[in-house]
Amino acid sequence: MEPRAVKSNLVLILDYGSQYTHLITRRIRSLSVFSLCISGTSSLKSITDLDPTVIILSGGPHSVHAANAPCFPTGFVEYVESKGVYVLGICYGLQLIVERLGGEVRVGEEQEYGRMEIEVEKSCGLFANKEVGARQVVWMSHGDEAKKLPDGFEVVARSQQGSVAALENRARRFYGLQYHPELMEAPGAWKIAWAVLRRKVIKLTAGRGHWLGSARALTILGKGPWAPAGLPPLPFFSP
Ligand SMILES: NC(=O)CC[C@H](N)C(=O)O
Repeated sequence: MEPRAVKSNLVLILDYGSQYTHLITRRIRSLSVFSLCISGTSSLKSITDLDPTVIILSGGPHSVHAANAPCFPTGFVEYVESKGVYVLGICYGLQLIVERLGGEVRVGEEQEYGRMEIEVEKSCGLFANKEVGARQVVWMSHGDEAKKLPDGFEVVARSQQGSVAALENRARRFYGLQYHPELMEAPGAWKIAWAVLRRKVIKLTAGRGHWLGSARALTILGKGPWAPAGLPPLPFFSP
């Protein structure tokens, strides 16, 4: 047990309603990294109090243009940038990043549901270990898509239909995947998608970040609204 390794490596998942959100939490824990899922509309204080290293914005059924589209709180972007927190948006999460940082999301001409091939356009950042032109089958589930990226962002992969499949702004530590890496049906999708967590973000060496039973994990799980009084904390997922 290395409580210090856990302390600086919380992956916080902001939930926007995807049926796969808790699977993201579980996948991260299976990497021996402490992850916690809270509502995507949580206050800034609830987020900053947890002091995450990485924040994952989940997928969700809404369109970012809908009247009540859920979003991260005011001050979120300033907070993550001032603290150097890495942000990874998945599907709706990617669309939130694009829309709220000055890009444009629109209803896609070709909606993408199910298996889809993507092609790497930039061999860096998310896909640092992949050749340009490398292809990968992934799982998509979206109707909207990123049409114009915010300044400083670049497309790093596209789907076979030409839509943005992955984007990043390495300087600002924002990353986005239009597909669902937490669904492992597509061979290899998981591995390449989490490269950012494994190699660049968490930087845990094998076994040293194991969070099970750590003081920080137990304190957080025991005190939050996710652990109702009288009930044991969230079940621990074993790898
Ligand atoms: N899976 C998702 O997160 C979907 C995002 C959005 N609702 C869309 O259809 O594009």
